[in-house]
Amino acid sequence: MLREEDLKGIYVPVVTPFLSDEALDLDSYRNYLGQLLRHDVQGLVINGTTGESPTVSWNEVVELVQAAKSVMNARGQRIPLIIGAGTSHTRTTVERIELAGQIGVDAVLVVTPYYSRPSQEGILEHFRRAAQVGVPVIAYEIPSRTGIRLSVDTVRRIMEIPGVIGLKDSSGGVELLSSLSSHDRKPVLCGEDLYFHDMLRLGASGGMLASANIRTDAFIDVFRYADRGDFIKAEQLFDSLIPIIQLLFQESNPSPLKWLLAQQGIIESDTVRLPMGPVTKGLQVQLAQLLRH
Ligand SMILES: O=C(O)C1=N[C@H](C(=O)O)C[C@H](O)C1
Repeated sequence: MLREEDLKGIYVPVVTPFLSDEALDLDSYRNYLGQLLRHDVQGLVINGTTGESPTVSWNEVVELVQAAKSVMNARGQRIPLIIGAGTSHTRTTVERIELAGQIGVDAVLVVTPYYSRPSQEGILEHFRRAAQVGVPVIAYEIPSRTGIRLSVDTVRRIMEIPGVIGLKDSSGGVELLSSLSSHDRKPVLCGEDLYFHDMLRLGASGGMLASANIRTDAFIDVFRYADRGDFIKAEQLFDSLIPIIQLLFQESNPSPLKWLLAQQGIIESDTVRLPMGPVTKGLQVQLAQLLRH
């Protein structure tokens, strides 16, 4: 089980590879994870936004976790596995976390309940129930996708819940982290790739970054420089990653990322499940240029 002090470094949210008929492609998944595990990543996030959680069934999540464990066993390696378990229904979320505990994951990522626009009190109760299950919870704030923004006070109160070990902050800037940093708080992982360096400077303990699927070692080095207090080197290296991040998020994540992984032969197909769609031809040209460099 993950502890607060483990929320450090680079956690990579992984894609869920599909064949062209949208079926789960576990062969590609094993190959892809094998390549990622060559890097010194702190952990993997399965069924996050990048894993297309809205279209992946819970049975498929179980298959993905089992496949990840078998890849790690074959390599004699064990790093933490976090799975996205949040939904907009508290009881379903609790059931998923119970199952997550049974299949032996290390923590769950619980997104702010989306769509129904609950009150801040309702959201707090959602996180209390999620944390009561006993599997460590990382709260995930991403208003651009959930349609609801947590107040700073609600975030503080969520972080105080026993069993909530930290926050993934994809709130769209540094304001939330700045408001929290003067207080004694649990670890915050940056989940907003373009702000990675700024958030490290403000005390983020690492990142959960889709773009760390590409140039993984460079993202790890940005973290390491910052961790040593060398923010100048961290910034120089991070600046070289900005064009990649911008391209990866020019259209909805994870379509550009899957296209790049497929072009490199790491996964067989760039298929995303509808209503997500493939990247436009214009972006393909730019991504291809990036690959050439
Ligand atoms: O899958 C994730 O977790 C992430 N999702 C965010 C998004 O797609 O909006 C971005 C972040 O890099 C990680």
